[in-house]
Amino acid sequence: MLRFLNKSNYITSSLHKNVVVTRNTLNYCTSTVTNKSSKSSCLNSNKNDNNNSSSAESINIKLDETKKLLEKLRNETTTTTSLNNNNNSNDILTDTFGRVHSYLRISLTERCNLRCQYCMPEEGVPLQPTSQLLTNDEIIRLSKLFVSSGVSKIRFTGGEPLVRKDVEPLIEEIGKIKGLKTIAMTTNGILLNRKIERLHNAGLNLLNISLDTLDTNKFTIITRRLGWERVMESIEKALSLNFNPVKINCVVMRDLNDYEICDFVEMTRDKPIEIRFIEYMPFDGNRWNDKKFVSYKEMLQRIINKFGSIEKCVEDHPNNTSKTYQVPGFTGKVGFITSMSEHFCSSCNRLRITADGNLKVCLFGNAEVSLRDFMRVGATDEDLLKIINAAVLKKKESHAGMYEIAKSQNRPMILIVYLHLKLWLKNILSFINTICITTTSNKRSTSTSTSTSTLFNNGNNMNMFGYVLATAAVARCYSTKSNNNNNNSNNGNKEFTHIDQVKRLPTMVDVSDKLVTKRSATARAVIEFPEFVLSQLTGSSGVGEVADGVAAAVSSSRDIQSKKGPVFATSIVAGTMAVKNTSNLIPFCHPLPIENCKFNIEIISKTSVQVDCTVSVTHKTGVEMEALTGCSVASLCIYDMCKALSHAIVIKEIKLLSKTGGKSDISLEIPKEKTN
Ligand SMILES: Nc1nc2c(ncn2[C@@H]2O[C@H](COP(=O)(O)OP(=O)(O)OP(=O)(O)O)[C@@H](O)[C@H]2O)c(=O)[nH]1
Ligand SMILES: C[S@@+](CC[C@H](N)C(=O)[O-])C[C@H]1O[C@@H](n2cnc3c(N)ncnc32)[C@H](O)[C@@H]1O
Ligand code: SF4
Ligand code: SF4
Repeated sequence: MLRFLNKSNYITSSLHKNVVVTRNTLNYCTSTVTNKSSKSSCLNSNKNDNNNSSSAESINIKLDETKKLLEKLRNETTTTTSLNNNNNSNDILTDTFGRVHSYLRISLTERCNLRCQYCMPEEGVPLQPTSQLLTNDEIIRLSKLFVSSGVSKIRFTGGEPLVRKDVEPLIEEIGKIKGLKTIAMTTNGILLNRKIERLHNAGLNLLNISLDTLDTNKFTIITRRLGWERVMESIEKALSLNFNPVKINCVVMRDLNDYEICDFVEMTRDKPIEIRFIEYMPFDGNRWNDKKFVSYKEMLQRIINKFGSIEKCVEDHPNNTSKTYQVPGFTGKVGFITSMSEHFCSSCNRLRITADGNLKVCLFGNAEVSLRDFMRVGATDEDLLKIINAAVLKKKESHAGMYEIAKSQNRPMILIVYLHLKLWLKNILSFINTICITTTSNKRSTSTSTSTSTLFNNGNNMNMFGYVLATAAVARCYSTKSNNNNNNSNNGNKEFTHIDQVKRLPTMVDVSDKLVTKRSATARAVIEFPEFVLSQLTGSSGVGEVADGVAAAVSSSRDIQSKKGPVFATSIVAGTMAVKNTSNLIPFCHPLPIENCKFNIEIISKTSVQVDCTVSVTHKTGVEMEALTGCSVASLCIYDMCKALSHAIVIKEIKLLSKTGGKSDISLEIPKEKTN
């Protein structure tokens, strides 16, 4: 789902050569979307207007206005377009520059199951209610209409077209349209493997699969989701079904995947794959900047450097977005989509329909007309053709000035630690209860491991938090000495200090007779990262810089930044909140007036971060649970801040390092020196 910057001033103004444009009804219907509050009923609907009660009302008003426009349109005897003089139905899709539009792209949905950095913000985009999207019947009707006007190729795209539930029956109907030669789809490949056979049988005969990296971990960074293996399986499946070529779209971004260009080209050695390198384009929110941009000329040079030579294919169709090449002797091809450095507007043959039914005559233009609204107020095919023709006649000659497009905005997410803690607390209390009761049988290891594996299998953050704190809660059940039991819990004693020995029910340890002393405890967690994640977070970009970047971070102990903000600083806030909340989280912890709480978070190697938490209090009971809880939550927060880059981040260990001020002091481990 491309959300390119809508800047009206970057489209070159062009004189319409054959048509005198006056402001009549048709012209009004297809006018440029410059003001969302415009009264025009056929203009693009406000995408954010999707879930309030007034939206139904505003949709009705829009439809009423569309109805009036339609009546007005029908009453007008002459229009400014040449449609009435056209005997040839193909002319309906011919613009004022003589470009014949035979290629229609239809977006099937605004939804997507990936969040590619260059395309979508991490949180997704505001979605319209399904009722505002085109139904299958409407898509089929429009497809037939466009095919009868000269369209011979329809490409389905999105969002991710395959997340649309009724995509297979739709393609089956589209496959029956006479005169439609090519049914194409652009997909991210995640769901393709299981749908491809039915789609193929329905007549889908051209497939473009997007894949920006051959590295599974990098895939997670770029798309912010898992799934690289599934895409690869889909590519194999498409090849086995003899899609020829299978086109692979790869958006090239400097320092992210540009060093993989030659690996992609290598895939074309024996397979009928056409790898198409796309110049990275700006859109609102994708952090485009010209430093990330790699021109097709540079890509070409890199390929020549590696493979010796590459030849231009002669059969390039003028309407192609792609300039096609081939390494001599290789089966597949290499294409370059040069939207940025060399636009291909002079031979443009494409129109597009958005998922909510707006006709867009140019990818970069902001003029849209809602065919959906006209259909929904009873427009006939003839009415629709008039409207489509008027829109086509308003198409500009080209887009231009891409380099002038403003840099994107980057709005980091606001982190509300307190809210998180409240949610976590609600979720965890019942689980902790279960764990503590389960462990009252003397089979501690069996029962806890069963429960924790269930949690991990669930695999969400909430449960991970549950796991960490539940583990801490189990530690609590075994750690503090019972009032009526002088055995040290480290010596294999099987009596549980938090279980009433007579009634066998959970109970708090009575500390009323204990002496107030100054106590402190230090706990530690170690978090293991995939190497590329830390290198990315420390700002070292190229592979060769990994060690340097991390070394710099180690030596300066500086914070690291993720998309959500400063990772360590945020985690310290989270950990401190957790320390203060320990007695609310761990059932038998006494509330304590914490006097000090310090965190030390450091990158200790290319792949690991160490979190130390020291807590002090002057009271009757110790603060080891507070220190452990602080470490746990700070670690979880680090995971949360970085998980967009990888889900392979592991909170490796959480343990007590030292404890002072009680009956006996414990020092389990002397903190290690930093290592590289
Ligand atoms: N300038 C411009 N670029 C486009 C347009 N349509 C697609 N592209 C670019 O082409 C890339 C690949 O698009 P695809 O969905 O694979 O479609 P395609 O290139 O038309 O595919 P083929 O039909 O195989 O030529 C997109 O990511 C855009 O960068 C368009 O109308 N205008
Ligand atoms: C928007 S996607 C929709 C179809 C499908 N979800 C997919 O990813 O293939 C269509 C194509 O646009 C490309 N694209 C998205 N954002 C882009 C950008 N900023 N610059 C260049 N191409 C982009 C994607 O790589 C993909 O090949
Ligand atoms: S797969 Fe990626 S490029 Fe395609 S719509 Fe989703 S986020 Fe955009
Ligand atoms: S930018 Fe507009 S005119 Fe140029 S090729 Fe794309 S759709 Fe056609």
